[in-house]
Amino acid sequence: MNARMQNRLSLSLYLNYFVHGIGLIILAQNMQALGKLWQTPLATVSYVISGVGIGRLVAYLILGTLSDRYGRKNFVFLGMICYFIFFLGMLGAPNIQIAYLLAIVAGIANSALDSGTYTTFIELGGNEGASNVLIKAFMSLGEFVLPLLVASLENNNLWFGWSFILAALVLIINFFLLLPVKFPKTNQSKSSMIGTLKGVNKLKKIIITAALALYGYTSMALMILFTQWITLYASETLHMNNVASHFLLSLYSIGSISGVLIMFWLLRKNISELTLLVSLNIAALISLSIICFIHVAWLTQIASFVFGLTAASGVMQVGLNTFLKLYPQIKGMITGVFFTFGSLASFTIPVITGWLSQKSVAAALEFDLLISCASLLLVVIIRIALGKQRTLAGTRRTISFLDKIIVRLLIHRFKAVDTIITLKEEINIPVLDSKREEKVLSNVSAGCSDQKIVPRLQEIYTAIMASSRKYQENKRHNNN
Ligand SMILES: O=C(O)C(=O)C[C@]1(C(=O)O)C=C[C@@H](O)C=C1
Repeated sequence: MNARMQNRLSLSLYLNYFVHGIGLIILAQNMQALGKLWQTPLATVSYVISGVGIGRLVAYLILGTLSDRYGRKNFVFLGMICYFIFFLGMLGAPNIQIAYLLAIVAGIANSALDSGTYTTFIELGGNEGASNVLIKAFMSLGEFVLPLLVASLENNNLWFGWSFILAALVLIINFFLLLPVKFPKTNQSKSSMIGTLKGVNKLKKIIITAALALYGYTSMALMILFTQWITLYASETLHMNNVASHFLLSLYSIGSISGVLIMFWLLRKNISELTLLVSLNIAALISLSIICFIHVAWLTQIASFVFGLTAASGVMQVGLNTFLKLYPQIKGMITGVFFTFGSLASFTIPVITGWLSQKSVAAALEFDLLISCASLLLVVIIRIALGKQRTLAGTRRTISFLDKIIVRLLIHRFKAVDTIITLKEEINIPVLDSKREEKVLSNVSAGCSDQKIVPRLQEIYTAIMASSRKYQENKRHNNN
């Protein structure tokens, strides 16, 4: 697949996630208008929203597994068609039952898109990890744009349905853009991936698999719980005013988008994914602790931003990438398993925290600390069980780092040679000093603990000294 086609494919896949970001919150953002349309109270509209969760839960595993057999492209299109039906259908839904069915269709759309897209980015090879993290950025972009659109439609007394129409329109355009584009071969083992997850025995593989599946739950739960309770926590426990309380969520979102971009940049630099996961989970736990235990307004604001920057920076996607590299032959199914656990979180967290909030809102938010600890524990287990993964890119990173140090040391060596040439000129002796060169070579041998590489090091030093002589002779020649 050539680079142009690959870029075109990536762009279309990302565009779908912009629409998906809109789909995630479009019902919640239009609850009042939809309530009027269906002549039902807000609580019933909220009940319709739960249908999306049902759709996801039912569809993920099935669609993921099927996408391994029938190709990713079909499932991306299935996702787009389902979303199209959802957006337009909602505007014409005659009653709450049909609306509920359409919400299930949105859940199916979500599962189909994920099964077809995350897998495709991995199958495109290259910086696959980074691409999957960028999906999160496009979702956040959709979630950022839609509230602005809804508010401006409302302010101008325009029909609320335009935002639904816009999403459907983007899907149609993208459908035709994507139609002629070829997808990479399903479940191929790219050479870059063969070297990725090695040295994992059976028991370790079971432990890592369980930990990664659970991480699908905890990484999702961590974000959902925070976004659900932070505003109430700020007003009830920290006694912030209405605007300041809502602002914490905005800070979290800005943190999230910045976090995704930083993560994308770091992954493209081939930073180890697991080291990143552990560090980000530590930072998320610290910022959450600050919010829970230190009740100072400006610290809470900074901590909310940092929490978005770390917990919502695409760590879930990085977890999935690791999972996919462990099972390169059944990527669709693994995507299904991972997000099924994520969907379970979106179901159970509101129930658990709703119950905890009867005691206090603080108790609900503090439950996120427990989830954060569990998340950290899981990524540490995965990191230890996988061990230090030797990859071509990672090892080259080490070599580049060492080369930087060696070059600096060589600069110092040449500076010392500069002094030597001046001294030699003063007493008028030749550049070449064979005795000294022998001594340097024997020093090299004495200083090297691995006898096998002594001849190689001496070869290098012979070259260094030859070059040092040339340098001195040039200098002498230029001075005269
Ligand atoms: O020690 C010296 O006399 C140098 O000029 C330095 C140096 C070296 O690079 O180590 C270079 C040339 C000589 O033949 C011996 C050693």
